[in-house]
Amino acid sequence: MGIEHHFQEEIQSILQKEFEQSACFLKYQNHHDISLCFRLLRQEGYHVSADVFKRFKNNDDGTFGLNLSQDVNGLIGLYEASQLGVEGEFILDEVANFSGEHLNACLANNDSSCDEARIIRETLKYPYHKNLASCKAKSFINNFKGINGWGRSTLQELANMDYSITKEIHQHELAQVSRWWKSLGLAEELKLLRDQPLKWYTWPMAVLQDPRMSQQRIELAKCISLVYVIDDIFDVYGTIEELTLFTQVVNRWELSAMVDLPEYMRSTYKALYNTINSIGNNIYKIYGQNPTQNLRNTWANLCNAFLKEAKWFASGVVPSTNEYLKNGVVSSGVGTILVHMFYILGLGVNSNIHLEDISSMSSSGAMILRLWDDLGSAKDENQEGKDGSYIECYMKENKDASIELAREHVIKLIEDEWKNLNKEHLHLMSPSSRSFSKASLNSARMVPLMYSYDDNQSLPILQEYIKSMLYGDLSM
Ligand SMILES: CC(C)=CCC/C(C)=C/CC/C(C)=C/COP(=O)(O)OP(=O)(O)O
Repeated sequence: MGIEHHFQEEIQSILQKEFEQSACFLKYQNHHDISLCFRLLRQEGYHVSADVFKRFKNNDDGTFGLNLSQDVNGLIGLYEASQLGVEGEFILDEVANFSGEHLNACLANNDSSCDEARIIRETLKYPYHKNLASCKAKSFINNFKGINGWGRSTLQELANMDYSITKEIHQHELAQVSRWWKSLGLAEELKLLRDQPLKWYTWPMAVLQDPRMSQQRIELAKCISLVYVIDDIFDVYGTIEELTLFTQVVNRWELSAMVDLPEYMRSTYKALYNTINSIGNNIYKIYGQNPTQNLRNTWANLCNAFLKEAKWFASGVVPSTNEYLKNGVVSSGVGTILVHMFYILGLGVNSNIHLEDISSMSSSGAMILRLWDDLGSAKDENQEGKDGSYIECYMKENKDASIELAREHVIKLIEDEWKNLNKEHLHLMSPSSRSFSKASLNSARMVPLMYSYDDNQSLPILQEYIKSMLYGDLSM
């Protein structure tokens, strides 16, 4: 419901107690409650064993019971819980297949407009763990019947009030980001650049959900804007010679090096240099350590990866899938942004978590974005025959593969990366790394909103999300 920041201590203390008693989930009697407890504990980073689901299997033939297939609530709980699996937890794969199949069967037998069918469809399409809490709030309230003396209307009133306050905070932040963007003057100077501060700001708005993190959201939005702008310089503007120069200058990180650049690149470089140095200085003021060296390294890596892609594209080279993905993870920009987020959230200073500790989480998040992006561009590519993508590399490497097979393969890769994110989430749950880990999961949850283009090349789900977060209301 988007109000958990008011109840952090209560949530932690309840979950800690549940965790201590969770060995066999003995106090819970039904599938739904056991699954819910499992999901909530794992979501908050408590490593409870998935073996609890083995008890739902028949002893004689090892299948899940038939009576379970009639229990829609239980199936929904199981399906939701199965989303938190990590690699090698075959029991959770079985739970996902079983519950998914039976929920689909219920849909086929149900009147498609009834409440139950709507809830099943929503669960299958948007399970909790892989979606933003802020996207699920409306439907949660709608389906909520009250619990432990909390009526629906009491909670809804609280959620509405909180939502109105948060909406104003977000509007205010967006205004600041837009002012900063305008003050750079890049959109006037480079007419082909994407001019989308609202879209750029939506990333940190979705990822850092605690309303108190205004400054952090604004700084992250600036970094994200710069990834988009530099991506456009590489995709739309530069020749390979110019892009090589730009990459060298970013690697050098000296303002004086700007004179070596073509005129049209100078303002972008200056904006990058000033913005990132200023973020580094702010972090120094707050936490006593200046991470600018590590921040600039990530921009150098990003430009190196953009340049490699530009050279492949310019020379018609289609790299191997491995080579493409290794580079594509960096060129997704996710690693760059997560390093900034790491320091902006105060990690790496007075905490026992280091930059290397987030590399696996960061690379899975990056892979998810890269692959989703390429699922979309594969469609364009088929229409227009341009733009490199993983799909193209895969089809070259696997001569008999159809585009459908390639897309299925990409969807499987994305599922595997989610399992790795889940694993890393369980590793990164010290109190100091909790906000980082949760924000990283949110960034993976945000990706489908950012890349679900319709036939008109618009992003209807993203538009809906922006409308509801910044301009809408929570009421039904
Ligand atoms: C909090 C967090 C981790 C946020 C991630 C923000 C981020 C790095 C977004 C992607 C930026 C990017 C590479 C855009 C490329 O343009 P495009 O997406 O249009 O792709 P294209 O150039 O392949 O068309």
